Amino acid sequence: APASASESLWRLTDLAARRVAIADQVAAAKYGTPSPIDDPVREQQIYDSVASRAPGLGLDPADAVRFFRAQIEANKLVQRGLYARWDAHPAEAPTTRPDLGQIRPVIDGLNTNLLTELAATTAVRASRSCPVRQRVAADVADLVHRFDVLHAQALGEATSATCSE
Ligand SMILES: C=C(O[C@@H]1C=C(C(=O)O)C=C[C@H]1O)C(=O)O
Repeated sequence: APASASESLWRLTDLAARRVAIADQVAAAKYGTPSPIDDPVREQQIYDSVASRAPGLGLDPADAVRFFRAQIEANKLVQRGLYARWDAHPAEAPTTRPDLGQIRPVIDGLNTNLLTELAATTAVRASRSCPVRQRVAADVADLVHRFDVLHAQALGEATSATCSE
């Protein structure tokens, strides 16, 4: 049977939540190193990849890029929030430093799955019920992922560009 609107919107939201959660590892990889939170070159690579794959999935490239802009802003919101937390409370700072080179391929995989689900949700994202469905899905994701306020805010940002009307 085809996935229901709620199922597909849930899958999209859960993927966005996993992308928000992985920002913890990105922040831990960069904190205390010269690598900046913002990497415009890496961001542009993602936007170019998304824009080139969108038409093959029936998506408007500009719409797909707008969605990913929200994912990336959400990721950086988490990184900045964690930096502030770790600066204020050094005891909470990570004690091991993950390798960004191992995290980015995971993000690439999430990006691919997000693009697939973005295409699968085109109808529900254009529906009048989208904002309510999206809010419910984000609230459930906050619970499932045990998000604190910072990560819940980031998921709110990540899902702010989901509904197309
Ligand atoms: C996640 C990273 O940090 C930032 C956020 C990005 C993203 O969400 O994909 C990409 C580049 C950086 O601006 C990273 O450097 O990989």
